[in-house]
Amino acid sequence: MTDVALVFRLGLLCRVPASPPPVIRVSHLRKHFGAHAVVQDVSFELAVGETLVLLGPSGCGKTTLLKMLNRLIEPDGGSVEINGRDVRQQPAETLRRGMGYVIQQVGLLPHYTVAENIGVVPRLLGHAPAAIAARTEALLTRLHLPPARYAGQLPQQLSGGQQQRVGLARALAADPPIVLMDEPFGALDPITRAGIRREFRELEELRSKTVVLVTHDVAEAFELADRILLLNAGRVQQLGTPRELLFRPANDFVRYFFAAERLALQLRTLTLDDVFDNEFLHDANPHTTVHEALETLTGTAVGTTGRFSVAQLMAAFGAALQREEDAWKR
Ligand SMILES: Nc1ncnc2c1ncn2[C@@H]1O[C@H](COP(=O)(O)OP(=O)(O)OP(=O)(O)O)[C@@H](O)[C@H]1O
Repeated sequence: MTDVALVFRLGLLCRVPASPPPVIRVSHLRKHFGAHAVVQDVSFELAVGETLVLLGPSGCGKTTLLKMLNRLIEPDGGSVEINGRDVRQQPAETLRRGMGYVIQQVGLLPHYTVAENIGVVPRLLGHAPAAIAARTEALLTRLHLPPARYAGQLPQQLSGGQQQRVGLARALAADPPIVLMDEPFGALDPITRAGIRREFRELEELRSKTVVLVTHDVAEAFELADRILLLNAGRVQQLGTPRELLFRPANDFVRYFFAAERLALQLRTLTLDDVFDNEFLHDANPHTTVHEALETLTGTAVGTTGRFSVAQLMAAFGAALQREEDAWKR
């Protein structure tokens, strides 16, 4: 073997496996409407299967940023790459068919049945009718809309929550690897909203997908996000996990943004694993949040907790908060 071949072979053997390239890479994205800088120098990368929530006050540029991912709005500067390819390299329609898109207004076609609405994109993509029917049935079943009852109904025959589920089924119908969602639960009452959010979290289908979701609801962001991108006036204030934003705020804006709901968010963010030593946990799931454990202990939810009382849980929670604060000051 020549020296060159040997070096090449050794190189192959020793190569450290590269981390997978990001599914979405946004670099220095900018958008102005007239003199108004709506999105300013925004960059982030998303790995496969991640859920990123775009959060921030009304008018901070969330929807504009989301729409630049699927070219509903063209940026003034910067770039968006999907799987390493600049989105400008393909026709906008082709790009959009490859991404699910869910909006608050749902946007179902009023004269199409539920099944016809769900089949719109797969039909455009030329999927076989039998495959579309099977997929529609499976999605309706998974979203708790029995197909025998709902497939043939028109959107106006459904409640708001049911329409929102059909909107989600439509976005997922062609099995896109990326799903964009703009205030998908925004039009619903709080109880329906919480229920659909839970279903959303538990939907196996979405676990493998890369999701970008816009909301101005802090609790929703904390419930659904792997990471949150918090914007103000078009600029990124912080990009991180819910826990990082809560316990390691990058600036005063981040701190104040969560101030009103801090305790509720802390209860929903810290888990039993964070607050207790193992001997307390027994058969309890260590990933249960303090909030969920409290609900179980006070009888408002069914579940298993370890051998601890409300008082012990709250004392341990207080101590865990203190530890977080001390760690931050260091
Ligand atoms: N087509 C447009 N022409 C001019 N200004 C626009 C246009 N679209 C959005 N804007 C402005 O850009 C700013 C950001 O709007 P955007 O909808 O992105 O904000 P948002 O954070 O999604 O707000 P909200 O939470 O209220 O939906 C707003 O001031 C809005 O008025």
